[in-house]
Amino acid sequence: MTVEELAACLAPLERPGRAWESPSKREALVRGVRYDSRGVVPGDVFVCIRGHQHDGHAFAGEAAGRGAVMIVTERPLQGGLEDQVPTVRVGDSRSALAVAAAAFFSHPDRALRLVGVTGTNGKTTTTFLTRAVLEAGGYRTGLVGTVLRVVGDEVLDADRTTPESSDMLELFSRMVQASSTHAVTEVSSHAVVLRRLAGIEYDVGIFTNLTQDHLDFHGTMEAYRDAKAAFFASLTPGTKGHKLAIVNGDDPSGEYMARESAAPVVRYGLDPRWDVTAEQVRLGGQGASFLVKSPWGQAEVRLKLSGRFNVYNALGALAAGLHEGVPLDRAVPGLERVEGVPGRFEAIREGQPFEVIVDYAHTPDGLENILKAARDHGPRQVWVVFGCGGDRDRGKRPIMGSIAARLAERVVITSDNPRSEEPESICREIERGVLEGRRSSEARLQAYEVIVDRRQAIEQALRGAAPGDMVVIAGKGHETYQVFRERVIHFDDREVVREVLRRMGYGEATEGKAERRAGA
Ligand SMILES: CC(=O)N[C@H]1[C@@H](OP(=O)(O)OP(=O)(O)OC[C@H]2O[C@@H](n3ccc(=O)[nH]c3=O)[C@H](O)[C@@H]2O)O[C@H](CO)[C@@H](O)[C@@H]1O[C@H](C)C(=O)N[C@@H](C)C(=O)N[C@H](CCC(=O)O)C(=O)O
Ligand SMILES: Nc1ncnc2c1ncn2[C@@H]1O[C@H](COP(=O)(O)OP(=O)(O)OP(=O)(O)O)[C@@H](O)[C@H]1O
Ligand SMILES: N[C@H](CCC[C@H](N)C(=O)O)C(=O)O
Ligand SMILES: [Mg+2]
Repeated sequence: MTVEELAACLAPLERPGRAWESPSKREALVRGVRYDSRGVVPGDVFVCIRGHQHDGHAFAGEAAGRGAVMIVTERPLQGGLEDQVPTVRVGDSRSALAVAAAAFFSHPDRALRLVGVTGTNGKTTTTFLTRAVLEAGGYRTGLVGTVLRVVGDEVLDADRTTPESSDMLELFSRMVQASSTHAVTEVSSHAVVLRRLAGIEYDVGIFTNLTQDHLDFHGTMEAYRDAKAAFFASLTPGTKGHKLAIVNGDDPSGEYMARESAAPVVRYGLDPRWDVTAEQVRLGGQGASFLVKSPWGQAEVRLKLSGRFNVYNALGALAAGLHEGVPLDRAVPGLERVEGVPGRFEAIREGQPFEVIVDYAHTPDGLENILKAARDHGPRQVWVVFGCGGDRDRGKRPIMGSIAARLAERVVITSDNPRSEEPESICREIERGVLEGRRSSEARLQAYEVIVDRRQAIEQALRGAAPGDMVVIAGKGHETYQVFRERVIHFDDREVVREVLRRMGYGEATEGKAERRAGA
C-alpha cells in the first residue's frame, strides 16, 4: 500500500505542505503504522497522539528522522516538517490510528469472529474459558488479554489488557495468517474511552459485572458504566452479521448494557428467568459444579475453578461458544479441561500443612469474592495479605480494608504497586477500613498488621499460619514486577511464597527428605 492510498482511507481534513508534490513520496510504500516515535523504522507512518504525559506531536521530527514516510497529525507541525514528509491533518488521531492500521493490515477483524469481554472483574478468566470452549468446538482461537496473548501456536507476553488499536490489528493479522477463525479479547474501559477499538468490528460482547474501580480515570461510576455500555452500542450489524450481546442478568448494571446493545441480547446468571442459567450449584475444594440450562440444551458441568463467581464466568463463556455453533457436548468438556488461569486462585503447594492461594483480586468486589471462595474450602482460619495500587482509584482502599476485616481472621496490609505514591500512606488508608470493618457485628478479624514490605508481609503470614489455615495473597496474581516511584523491581508473589516455604523446610527440602526415606 502506498502513502497516497493510505491517506485516501483516512479522509483527511487537510493535506498541508509541499511534500505531497513529490511523486516518489506519494508513491512510497508503507511498511507499518506506529504511534511511538521510538519504534519507528523507515517506511512507517507515524500517528501523533496526545497522551496523559506527552504530546506525540512533539515527536514528529524524531519519527521523520527515523524514516517515517507519512505523518498523521491533529494540528500544524513545526519546523517545515510538512514540506519534508507527506502530512495529513485529521480531527481525531486516535481514530485515524485505527483506520490506518485496519487499512494497512487489510481489515483482519473482518476475517475473524471476534468476542470481546468487558466488566470490572472476570474478563481474563472469561476469555480463557471462552477460548477453551471455542477450541473444543474445533475453532482455532486467538487470545488477547492481561496475562498473555495467543497467536496461532505462539504464546506471547502481554504488557496491558487491551492494546492500542494498531497493535491489536497487527495481532489479528497474525492470527489470520495462522489460520485462526476466532479471537477472544478483553475490552478494558480505558480501551473504549481511548478509542483503542475504533474501526474494529466485534461480533459478540460479554458483560461480566460492574463494581467500583478506575474512578481515578473515569471520575464517576456513571462514566465508567457508560464506557462499557458504548462497547455494546458498537455491536451494530456491520459486515459480518449474527452478532450477540451476552449479559450477566444478575448484575445491577446488566439491564443497562442490554438496553444499550445494538445486538440481540442473551442473559445469563443464577436467576432461573435468564436464558443461560446454572442450577444445583455446589462449591467446594475440588471446584464448582452445576447444571447448566440453556436454549442449546442442558448438561452437568464440573469446573476445576473454585468460587461462585467462576460459575458466572463459565456461563458467559458457554453462551458465547454455543452461539458460535459449538455443540453443548463439546463445549462442556472444553470448560472442564481448564485447570486454572495464571495468578487467579492459584494454589502453591510445597508440602506445607496449610493452603496458600495467589490471586489477582484488586477491587472490593474481587476481594470479597475471593475471600468467600476461600471460606468455601472450609479452612480453620483465613489469612489475607494485600495492598492497593498507587495512582489508582483511592476510594477502593478503605472499602477493601473493611471487606478483609469482615471475611478474614488474620489481615496483613502491605504494598501492591505503589507507583508514585508513598507506600506507607496507602497502607494507612486501607487500615482505616480495617478498623471500621472490625466494628461490624459479622467481622471475623482477630488480628491485623501493617508490613509495608511485601516480601516480609508474605513471610509473616506463612510463618504465622497453622495447619488447616488458608493464606490468600491478593492483588498481584500473575504480575512479575513491583512498581515504585523510582524503580521497578522483579517481584512474583508465587516465587516469594515458594522461596519462603522452602526456607521453612518444605518443598524440595521435604521432597528430598521423602526421597531419602523411600530409599532407606
Ligand atoms: C492512561 C493510559 O492508558 N495511558 C497509556 C497512554 O499513555 P500516555 O497517555 O501517558 O502516553 P504519553 O507517554 O503521554 O505519550 C503520548 C504519545 O506520545 C508517544 N511518544 C511518547 C514518548 C516518545 O519518546 N515518543 C512518542 O512517540 C507515545 O507513544 C504516545 O503515543 O499511552 C501509552 C502508549 O500507548 C500507554 O503505554 C499508556 O498506558 C499505560 C501503560 C497504562 O498504565 N495504562 C493503563 C491505565 C491501562 O490502559 N489499563 C487498562 C486496563 C484497565 C483494567 O484493568 O480494566 C488496559 O487496557 O491495559
Ligand atoms: N466474575 C467475577 N466476579 C467477581 N470477581 C471475580 C470474577 N471473576 C474473577 N474475579 C476475581 O477478580 C480477580 C481478577 O479476575 P480476572 O483477572 O479474571 O478479571 P479482569 O476483569 O480480567 O481483571 P483486570 O481488569 O485487572 O484485567 C480474580 O483473581 C478473582 O479474585
Ligand atoms: N488493570 C488494573 C490492574 C491492577 C493491579 C494491581 N496490582 C495494581 O497495580 O493496582 C489497573 O491497572 O488498574
Ligand atoms: Mg484482565
